[in-house]
Amino acid sequence: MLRIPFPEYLKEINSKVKEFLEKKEFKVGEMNHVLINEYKPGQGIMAHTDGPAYSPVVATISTGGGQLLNIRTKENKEIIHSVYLEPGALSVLHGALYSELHEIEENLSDDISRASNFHSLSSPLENGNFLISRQTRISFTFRNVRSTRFLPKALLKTLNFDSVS
Ligand SMILES: O=C(O)CCC(=O)C(=O)O
Ligand SMILES: [Fe+2]
Repeated sequence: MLRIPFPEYLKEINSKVKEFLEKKEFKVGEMNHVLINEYKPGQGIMAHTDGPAYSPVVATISTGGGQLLNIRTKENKEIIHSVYLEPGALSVLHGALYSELHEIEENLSDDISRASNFHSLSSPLENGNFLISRQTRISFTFRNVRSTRFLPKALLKTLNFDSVS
């Protein structure tokens, strides 16, 4: 992977993620890769694992709307855990959560009563029921890529990057 510096706003989010992971004593290198996903209402991501490249930890910040993330077993695809990723939340996949499958269903709303973090959510209930309509969610998933290379300084300058981080 070729390295280009994160823009300032990502550096700021990344340092907060780093601070949290260090406090929780996750054994992970520098989060030097970020994937930004946008989900419109009705969109999701099929059940998958992030594979060995980013093991053992990925950390995701949610912004915009919320979405329910399911963890399914690889063995029989049964849902063993659901967590509502609300705006502002940091979610961390590690251990069994990393190695099993995760998915976001293609729904227009989420039933947050299914969420294991239901009692600690700050999202208000709509009309007193547990279905929360989706709004566009943008997620920032931070990962550690072990093998990276810097671009030559001259090229970074041409591309308008002043420093490498
Ligand atoms: O957007 C999310 O919260 C999950 C994204 C994800 O699982 C992925 O990009 O591999
Ligand atoms: Fe993923």
